[in-house]
Amino acid sequence: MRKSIATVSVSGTLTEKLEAIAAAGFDGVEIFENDLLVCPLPPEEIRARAADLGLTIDLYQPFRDFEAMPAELLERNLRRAERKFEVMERLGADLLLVCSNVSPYAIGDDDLAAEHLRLLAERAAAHGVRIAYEALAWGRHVNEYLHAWRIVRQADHPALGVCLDSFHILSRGSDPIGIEAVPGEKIFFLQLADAPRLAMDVLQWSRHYRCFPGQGSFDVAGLVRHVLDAGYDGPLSLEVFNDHFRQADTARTARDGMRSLIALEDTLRGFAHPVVPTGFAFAELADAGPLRDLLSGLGFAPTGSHPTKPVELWEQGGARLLLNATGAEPALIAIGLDSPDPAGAVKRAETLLSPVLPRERAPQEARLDAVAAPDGTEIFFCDTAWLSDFSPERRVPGEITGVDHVALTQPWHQFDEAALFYRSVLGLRSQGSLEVPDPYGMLRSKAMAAPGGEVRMVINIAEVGAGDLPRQHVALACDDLLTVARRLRRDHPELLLPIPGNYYDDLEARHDVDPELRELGVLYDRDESGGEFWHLYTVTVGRVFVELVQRKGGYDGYGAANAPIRLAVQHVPPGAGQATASPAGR
Ligand SMILES: O=C(O)c1ccc(O)c(O)c1
Ligand SMILES: [Mg+2]
Repeated sequence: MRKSIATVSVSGTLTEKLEAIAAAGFDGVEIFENDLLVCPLPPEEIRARAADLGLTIDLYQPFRDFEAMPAELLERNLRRAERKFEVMERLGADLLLVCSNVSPYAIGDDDLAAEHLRLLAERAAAHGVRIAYEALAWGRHVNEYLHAWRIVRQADHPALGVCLDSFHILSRGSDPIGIEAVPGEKIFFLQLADAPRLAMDVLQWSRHYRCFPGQGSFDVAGLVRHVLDAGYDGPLSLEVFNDHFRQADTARTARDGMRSLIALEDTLRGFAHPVVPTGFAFAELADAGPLRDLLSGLGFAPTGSHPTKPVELWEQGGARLLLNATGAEPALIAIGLDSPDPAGAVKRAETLLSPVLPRERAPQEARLDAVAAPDGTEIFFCDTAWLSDFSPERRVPGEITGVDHVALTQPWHQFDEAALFYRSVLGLRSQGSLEVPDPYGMLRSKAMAAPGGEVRMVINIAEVGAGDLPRQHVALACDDLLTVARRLRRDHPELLLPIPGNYYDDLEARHDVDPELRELGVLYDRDESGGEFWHLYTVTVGRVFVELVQRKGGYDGYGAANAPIRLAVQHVPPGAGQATASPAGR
C-alpha cells in the first residue's frame, strides 16, 4: 500500500521534513498547515520540491470549526475555505481535511452540519478539491467516527467523504468494527497513530503522546484490517503529534515511521515474527582493564581468545562474556543472541531498515552478522559457530547459569524507537513500562521479553541527575544467589553495592525474609502469585555494572520496587569526579 506521513510528525523546517520523509521511502505527505505558514517558500516551490523528491501531496490539513455554525459565521467560513482551495491549487493538493467543530458557537444539529458540509463540498469540487471530514475525539458535537459518517452520508455529495484517524477512534474506546459499514469509496483518507494508555484528557493525550503504530498499546493493525475490509485503497498515513518526535532527529524519526508501517503491513499479512531469539549467546564488554577484576571477583575466567581481534572469552557456569580490549571506557557494546535462523533474522532486520553492520572477517572465521540497536549497541544473530573462533579449552565451574537480561540506556528521545526496534526486529513483547524515582529525577523504563522469557531486555531513558552517567548492566542468572553472595561478601566485599539498612527495615516489615539478606546486600521482590526474586548489584565500572539474579516460582519481573534504592546508592553527586565507583584499592 502507499505510505504517507503528516509533516507534523517529524521535526525541522518543511524542506527538511520533505527530504527526510522522501529519504525514508514514503510515497506521499500530508502538509500540516502550520508547516506551510512558517515556510518562506511559496506553495508552487513546495509543490516542486515534493515532486522532485518523488512525493505526492496527499492531503492538506486541518480546516477547523466549519460545520453547523450560525449563518453569519458560515459566510465567513466559506470565504476562508475559498482561500484555502486557492493555496491547495498552488500546492497541487486535492484533498482537504476538515475536522469536526470544537467552537463554542457550533450548533448541535446534524441536519445543519450536513447542509454546510454539502455546501463546502460543492465549492471544493469547483476547484477540483475533495473534503475528508474527521471526527476529533474532543469535537464539540461530533466526536465519534460513525457520527461523522452519518453526517457525510446525509450530505450526500461525491466530493465529501470521511477521514478515519485511529487515535480518535481507539482513544475513545469506540469499536472499529463499525468501519465496515462505511463504503470504501467514502473513506477518503486514513490516518494512523498509536498511543500509550494514559488516563488523561484526550486532547492533551492526542497532542503530546501519540506515537507510531507498534510503539503504544492500541490495536492499530486490527483497525486497519476493518478499513481495508471496507474497501479503502488510499494511503496508510502516519499522523503523530509527539513532543519528543518534534525534537528528535528528523531523518531518524521518518525512518522509524517507515519501520512501523512495514511492521504493520507484516502484521496485516498475518506474517508472524519468524525468527525470535532463543537465548543470549554472549554479552560483549569493552574493557581497558578494570572489568577483569570485577569478572574475576565474580568467578569468571578467560577460556579463549579470538584469532584476529583483541577479544577474550570469559566464562563461568553457563554464562559467556566477551571482553573487547579496544574500548576506552568499560561499556556494554554488543549482545549475541542465539537465533534459530541467523540469516533469516538478518534478512528480517534489513527489511525493517536495520542494515547489517560492516564487519571484517578473516576467511577461517565464523560468519556472524550484527545490526545496530537504536543506542548503537551491536546485536549479533548467532548459531553455535561463533564459539569455535575462540576455541575454549576448558570449562569454568560456577553457579551462574547464563545471562538473564541486559539493560540498555537510550537517549531520551529514542525511547519509542527502541521499543519498536526490539518489538519488530527481535520479536520481543512489551512487559510494560514504569517510572522510577532517582534522587535527581525520574527514570523511565520498559521491559521487553521473548514469549518464554529466554531473552529479556530492559530499556531505560538516559536522562538522570546531573553529574551521573547513563549506565548499562548485564544481569546474570543463578540458581543459588545466597551462596554466591556469601562468597562475594567474604572474598570481595569491595565489589558489592552497599544497600541501606532502612531498606531492610522496610523489607522485613513487608515480607518474611531471611535476615541474612541484610548482611549480604541482597534485594528481594515478590509478585502477586508468590513468584520470588533475589538480586544483588556490583559497583559500576566505567559505564557498566553487573546484577546477579535468581527467579523462583515464575517471577517474570525485574525487581522494579527496588530500583529506586539502587539508583540512589549508585548516584554520584555532580562534581564528584568520575561518576563511577571502581573496585576498592585499584
Ligand atoms: O489536534 C488536532 O487539532 C488535530 C488536527 C488534525 C487532525 O487530523 C487530528 O487528528 C488532530
Ligand atoms: Mg487526524
